[in-house]
Amino acid sequence: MDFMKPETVLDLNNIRQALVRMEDTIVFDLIERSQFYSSPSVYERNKFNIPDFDGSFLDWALLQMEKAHSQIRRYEAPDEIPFFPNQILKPILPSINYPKILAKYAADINVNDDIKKFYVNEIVPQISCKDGEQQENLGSVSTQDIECLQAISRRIHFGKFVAESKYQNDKGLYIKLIQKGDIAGIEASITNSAVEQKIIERLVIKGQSYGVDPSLRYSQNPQSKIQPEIIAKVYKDWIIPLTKKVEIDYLLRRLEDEDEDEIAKYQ
Ligand SMILES: O=C(O)C(=O)C[C@]1(C(=O)O)C=C[C@@H](O)C=C1
Repeated sequence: MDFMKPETVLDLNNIRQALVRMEDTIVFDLIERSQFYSSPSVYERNKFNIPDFDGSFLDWALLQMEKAHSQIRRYEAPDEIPFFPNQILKPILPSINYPKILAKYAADINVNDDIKKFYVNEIVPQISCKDGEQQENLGSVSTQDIECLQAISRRIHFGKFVAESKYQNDKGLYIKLIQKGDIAGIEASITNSAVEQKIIERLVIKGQSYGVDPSLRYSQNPQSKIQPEIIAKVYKDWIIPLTKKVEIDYLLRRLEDEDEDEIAKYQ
């Protein structure tokens, strides 16, 4: 995907291919996290004494990472959304002049708080190898959590490109639905159950394949590192629904960045 070429970014086939590729990153990241204990102290607010900071150890580690990554220009890219948008820093590298692909308010569509909540409350307890603390691994847990959160966030916020592509392909339909504020209608129009079903099936296969040693025959393999059904469930219950929420939130505001003449064409 080349963000300097808007026409490639808004091709729905290319977007779906990018989403399929992101599955690999997410599956591997979850497998990496699954080797550690649940480690609740990483998520407990003010568990550690961090000067001038109110939050969990993970919040603090993520903020430090985002401050560093913002300086290397991470959040200028249209597919990267920070968890702490008000605290990131200016890039040290010179700015990139990306062509306009998304609507001007796109950066305001940010569901990272929801992502962090479901990750900590739902995903971590299900994928950790054991409940409890492992004092020597708290740092490793938090760095792996950051990898997981960033990969999941990028995937979910890719919904903006999906939404823009769908809008461009059927402006007449979307302008009508948006003007009526018809959220159910927008949701129905962006939903493709066959694509969703395929994703879930593929994730079970990826979980089965990536979680084992490929050099051993199936019967010789110890138990898979992570239950493939858990990965599929994470997608079904959280990742896909939140991607749709991003699509809907983005579309509901889409006429803020549309020409009046263009809107008039479809009345
Ligand atoms: O591929 C699409 O059309 C999307 O809108 C993305 C996505 C997804 O999250 O993967 C979300 C909603 C659709 O029902 C199918 C898939």
